[in-house]
Amino acid sequence: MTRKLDRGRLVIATHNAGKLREISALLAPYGVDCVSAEELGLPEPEETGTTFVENALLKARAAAQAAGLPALADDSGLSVTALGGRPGVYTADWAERQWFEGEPGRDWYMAMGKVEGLLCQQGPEVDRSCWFSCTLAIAWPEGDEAVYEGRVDGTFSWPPRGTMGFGYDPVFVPNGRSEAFAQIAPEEKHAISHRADAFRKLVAEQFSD
Ligand SMILES: O=c1nc[nH]c2c1ncn2[C@H]1C[C@H](O)[C@@H](COP(=O)(O)OP(=O)(O)OP(=O)(O)O)O1
Ligand SMILES: [Mg+2]
Repeated sequence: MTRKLDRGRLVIATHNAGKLREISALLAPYGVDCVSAEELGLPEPEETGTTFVENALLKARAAAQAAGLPALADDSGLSVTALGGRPGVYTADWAERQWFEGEPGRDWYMAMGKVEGLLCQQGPEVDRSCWFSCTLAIAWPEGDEAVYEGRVDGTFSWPPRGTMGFGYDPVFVPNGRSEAFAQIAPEEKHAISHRADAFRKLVAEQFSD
């Protein structure tokens, strides 16, 4: 049987501020005492896996071992049908690390432009369907593990729109909506996103009595 979280401390094993904000909001109703990998000064492990599950587990395990606490990690990405599912697990890598005013960061506009450029090469009638995937992994220091997967389907839209969210949110229009994720308020994104889908499964298993 899958081990369950108690309401004690949980490390949120991400170095992405946008994800941390979303995960904290999604966990807020469950009385979990969250502490981020950043706050604990945990190193960012190299994501050597070739699947979302492998990378989510690798990040959760590294944090659980280093902190001696249960840890929750998120590995996610955008897959584009016409690009054979790329960038997928390499979504963050496509936004090569750049330095802005002395701070390391990622250039999301460059990455979104790269996807758009590849789609344009296929002509104006190109299939713009895509999906976001999110895998959440919990690892306990004693070795127990749990994994939950979520997905949301949509369209890769150009030009980028909106200022909310993070990463590729300005180019992702979820099916059934006309706005990009970056134009949709956080509470609404939390009702439909890939992360919310994975969270529903996590909550059903972890926080059911
Ligand atoms: O809701 C989302 N809205 C927009 N973009 C998103 C979303 N969810 C994932 N994404 C993109 C950006 C993220 O950087 C990449 C996943 O890469 P991924 O390695 O899982 O995350 P990361 O390196 O940014 O943070 P960390 O590994 O420390 O959790 O896919
Ligand atoms: Mg990463």
